[in-house]
Amino acid sequence: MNSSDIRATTEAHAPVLELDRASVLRDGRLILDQLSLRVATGQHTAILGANGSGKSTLVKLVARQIYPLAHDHGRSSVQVFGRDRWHITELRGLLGMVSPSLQLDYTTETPLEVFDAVVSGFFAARGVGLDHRVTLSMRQRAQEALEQMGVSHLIGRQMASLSTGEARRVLIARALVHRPRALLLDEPSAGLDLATRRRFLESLRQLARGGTTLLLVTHHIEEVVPEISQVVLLREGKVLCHGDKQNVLTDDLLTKAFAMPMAVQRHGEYYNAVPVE
Ligand SMILES: Nc1ncnc2c1ncn2[C@@H]1O[C@H](COP(=O)(O)OP(=O)(O)OP(=O)(O)O)[C@@H](O)[C@H]1O
Repeated sequence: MNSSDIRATTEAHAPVLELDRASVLRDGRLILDQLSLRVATGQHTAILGANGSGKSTLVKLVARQIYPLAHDHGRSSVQVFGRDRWHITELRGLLGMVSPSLQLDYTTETPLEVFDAVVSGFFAARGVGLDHRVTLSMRQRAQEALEQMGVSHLIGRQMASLSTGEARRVLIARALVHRPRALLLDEPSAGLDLATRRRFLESLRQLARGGTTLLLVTHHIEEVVPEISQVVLLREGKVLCHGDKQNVLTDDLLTKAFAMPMAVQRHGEYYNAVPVE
C-alpha cells in the first residue's frame, strides 16, 4: 500500500491519538499508569511534565517502540489515527516525529548531506541508498519542505556540521516530506538559544496554522505556542490534569506537577512558570 492509499483508508476524522487507560510496565515497574487522553485532528496539544514523569515513555508508546499492557476486553489502549496496528513507515507518513535521540542519530560524524537526509524520509532510511528510487516529485517535495522550514540554503552541507537549531529544522523538513497530518515533537526547542527558540516556535506556529496538528512533549512551558489549546500535565506516570490551557497552566497545578511552588507568568500569548522562592 502506498502512502496515499494509507491516507485514503485511514479515517480522515479519526483522532490523532486516543489513549484509554494505557499502562506501561518496564522492569517490573508501572511507568505509565492508566493514562487516558484524546487528541482530535487540529487540536494542538502540549504534554507537560517534570523529569521522570513519563514523557519519553509516552513518546515511545505513540511511536510504537514499546507496547502497553493488554486490556482484558481486548481493545488496544493506544489508537493512533483510529488504528492500533501500524507498520512504522506507514505511520511516519501520517505522524512525523522529531526527538533529541533522532537528532543524535542524524548528526553523528557518519557523512550525510542535508538534502539526502530530507529526501530519504520517503524511505524511512538514513540517507539515500542504491536501492532507493528518488523521483522528481520526491525531490520537489523535499525542496519545498526545506523551504517551508527556512533551511534550503543548507543544501550541500553535512548534517554533522549544522548547529542544533539548523539540524532540528532539517529534521522537521524530513518529517514534513509526507505532508503528515500531525507532528510529534519531543523537547523541540532543547538546546536552542532564546532568539533561535522564538524563531523556531514561530515556524511551528505556521505549521499549526497550515493544518498540521502539533503534539508537543516537553517540560518547557514556554514552548506552548499560542495555537496550542489543550495541555496535559503528567506526574509520576499519571495524568494529573488535562483540559484547556488557561485552566491547566495555573500556579496550583504546576506546583503539583513539578513538586515545587511555581508561579505562572503570561507574556502576551505565551506562558512561562518560575519557581517561587
Ligand atoms: N526501561 C526502563 N526500565 C525501568 N525504568 C524505566 C525505564 N524507562 C524509563 N524508566 C523510568 O520511568 C520513569 C519515566 O521515565 P521517562 O524517561 O518516560 O520520563 P521523562 O518524563 O521523559 O523524563 P525526562 O524529562 O527526564 O526525559 C523514570 O522514573 C525512569 O527512570
